[in-house]
Amino acid sequence: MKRVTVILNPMAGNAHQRRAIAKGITEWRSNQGWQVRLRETRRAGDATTFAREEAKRNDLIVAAGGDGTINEVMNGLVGTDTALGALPVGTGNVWVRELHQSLNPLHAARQLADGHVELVDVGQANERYFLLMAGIGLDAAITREVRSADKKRLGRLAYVIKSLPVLWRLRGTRTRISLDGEPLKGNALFVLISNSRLYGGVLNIAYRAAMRDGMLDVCTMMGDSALDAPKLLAGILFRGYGMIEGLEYRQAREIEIACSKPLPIQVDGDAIGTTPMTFRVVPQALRVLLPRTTEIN
Ligand SMILES: Nc1ncnc2c1ncn2[C@@H]1O[C@H](COP(=O)(O)OP(=O)(O)OP(=O)(O)O)[C@@H](O)[C@H]1O
Repeated sequence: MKRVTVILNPMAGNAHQRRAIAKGITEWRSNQGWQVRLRETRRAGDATTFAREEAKRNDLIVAAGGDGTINEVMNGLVGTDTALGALPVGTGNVWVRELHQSLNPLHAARQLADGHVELVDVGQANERYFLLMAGIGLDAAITREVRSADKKRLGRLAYVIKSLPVLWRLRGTRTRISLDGEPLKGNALFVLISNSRLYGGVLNIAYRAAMRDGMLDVCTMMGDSALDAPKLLAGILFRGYGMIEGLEYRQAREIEIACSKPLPIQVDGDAIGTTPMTFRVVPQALRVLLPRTTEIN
């Protein structure tokens, strides 16, 4: 690496984390000889614009923020030769956890200095790329309710609190899914389309997902209401896909989803719209900088 731009979301994280990032940048300059530029976002969407501009003259773009900022940065890097790195300054930090990278921004910066670059698949939801996953139904409805001020105040607990009224109102929605042309129908509560394994930083729902297999993993949870949730959750925990009624695990390159009423959709933790939508894998589309000891499957 020679030329690096760090794109920082100043709204994510705290002063302590920002100081750690500043120290990490100083170390990159003095120890690695990297030319490092720092750009701060002013609003949602800036990180994609900045990443697209900076990709032309940089070897590495580092997203300093949460998974939403990482998603915006990778949307500007897909298909370029410029690699994506991440420094955790968010709430969930699922990508950083998936990579077994440190949650301390300074330690994470040191891991990147010593890292290696790999090509990975990304997912695409209509025009928007995603690195981790897309959620349709339950989790997107919860995501829509959680504001960034809630996340700052309560951390991941904000999702738990906001999930209660959403679960109360949850009803299965008649849904038609096409998996590379193969149909799957039912009353969907939640559909997860995943590129990576770790969900929400805690649970391996898509436990067979691999970021270099040219496939997306699709976990469907069908039912009538939240009363079906304990059964489905037990099925996920004990890998009862295909054995528990309503719980299926598939893999596909292209997935089309249409519902009897529009269901909300999130990618990498940000709400992006509603069904119908088409999802596809874009194989080996993004270069990522990983800690030296991290091997991705
Ligand atoms: N300067 C900014 N002002 C307001 N919103 C911003 C700004 N920069 C980025 N954003 C938006 O904030 C969203 C959330 O930020 P980010 O993901 O960095 O933090 P987080 O939500 O705390 O972390 P996580 O996604 O890991 O839970 C991003 O998707 C982005 O669209």
